[in-house]
Amino acid sequence: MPAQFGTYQSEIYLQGLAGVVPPFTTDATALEAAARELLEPGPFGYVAGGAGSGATVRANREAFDRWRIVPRMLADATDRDLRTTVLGTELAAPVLLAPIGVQSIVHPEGELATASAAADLGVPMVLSTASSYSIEEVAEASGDGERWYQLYWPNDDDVTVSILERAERGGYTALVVTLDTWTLAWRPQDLDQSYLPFIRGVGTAIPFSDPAFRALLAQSPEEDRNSAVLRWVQMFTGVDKSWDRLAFLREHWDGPIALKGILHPDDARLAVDAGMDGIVVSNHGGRQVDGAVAALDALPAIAEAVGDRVDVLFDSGVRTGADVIKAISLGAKAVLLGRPWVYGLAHGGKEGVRHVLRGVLADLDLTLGLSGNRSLADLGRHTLMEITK
Ligand SMILES: Cc1cc2nc3c(=O)[nH]c(=O)nc-3n(C[C@H](O)[C@H](O)[C@H](O)COP(=O)(O)O)c2cc1C
Ligand SMILES: O=C(O)C(=O)c1ccccc1
Repeated sequence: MPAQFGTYQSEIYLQGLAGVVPPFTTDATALEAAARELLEPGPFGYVAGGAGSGATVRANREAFDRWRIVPRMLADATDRDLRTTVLGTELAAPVLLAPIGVQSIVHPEGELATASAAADLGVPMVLSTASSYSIEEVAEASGDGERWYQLYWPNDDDVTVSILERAERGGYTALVVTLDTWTLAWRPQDLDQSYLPFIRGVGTAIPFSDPAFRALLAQSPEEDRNSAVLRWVQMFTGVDKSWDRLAFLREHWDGPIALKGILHPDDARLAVDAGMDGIVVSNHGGRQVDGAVAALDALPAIAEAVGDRVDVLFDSGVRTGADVIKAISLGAKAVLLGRPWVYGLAHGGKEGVRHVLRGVLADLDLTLGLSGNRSLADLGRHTLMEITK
């Protein structure tokens, strides 16, 4: 029996009978607006903001709005199966949590709360290299939950190997290598507040726990916080990397590897040539190249270019069940959700993350059925109409 994600809707209505409304809004836009009220301007701007003029943040949403689902009737979609397998991981639904760094800037429990919520719901989390808690602490909070690891590729091979070994030992099964953030973009909302999470509120935002990293420091991060922060930023800045260096990661990581931040079909082909197992079509939620193509607009040509030679994942702008359906219809096997559950975390820690995830999954399940589809295999270009005017 496939998971019944739609039960969250019934639960909410049943509580409504008793006069109780949901603890947080079920609308992604309203949740962001509420987070603006709740959070300090620094952390809120950091999470919500994008690069430059915000053109790509907007383009991500506009791209979703240009595609419309064309529902089919009397299609016997009462029982639905949302399962898929991505990078060797069996998913009950095609949804994962995108890697999000420094989660303690919105809630003290940060990644621990997120990991616990994700594990409860059987949704994999992708832990960021910039996590506020260590690889080991998050593994413990995740329990037997499925977890992947996102690598910001260090400029030091010993540190890279140390991180990869810790992630493997910690039960993280797939590696996501983010390529689009080898330096932070021009982000006016952060610049205007001089807000950088690993500078403001340091001590919690990044633990600097890696032994190989600590070995590079003249003084420990506890003794000299500023030098540790600077060294850490240097460690992840600059491109001394090239496509052939991916062989190094392959050598030191046993599981599947996906490259995150792919927007050009030729880069997708290079990922295939480099022997990668997956790609994440993403513009980092519009946070890196202002004016970059919307991730959804880049998706069809990339999916076409690689076929089934690698698993194609997608993120940037996914807010609703319908958005998930659109991304799958245009060639993604699964999507990563970013900001919405971060706002959930801000509002209610683990419960807030659970609420957002259950909402998206219920919405996805209901929208799939109401548009006359029983499984992800039913979806394709034929599911959608493009509005070109
Ligand atoms: C606050 C914040 C922190 C992020 N940190 C990381 C990170 O550490 N590593 C990474 O690969 N992507 C990071 N991202 C990008 C997300 O993984 C994802 O690509 C993006 O949020 C998707 O867009 P969406 O927020 O519109 O869903 C971050 C995004 C946000 C909003
Ligand atoms: O802010 C981001 O988008 C991001 O990827 C990041 C990078 C370093 C530390 C924290 C988050």
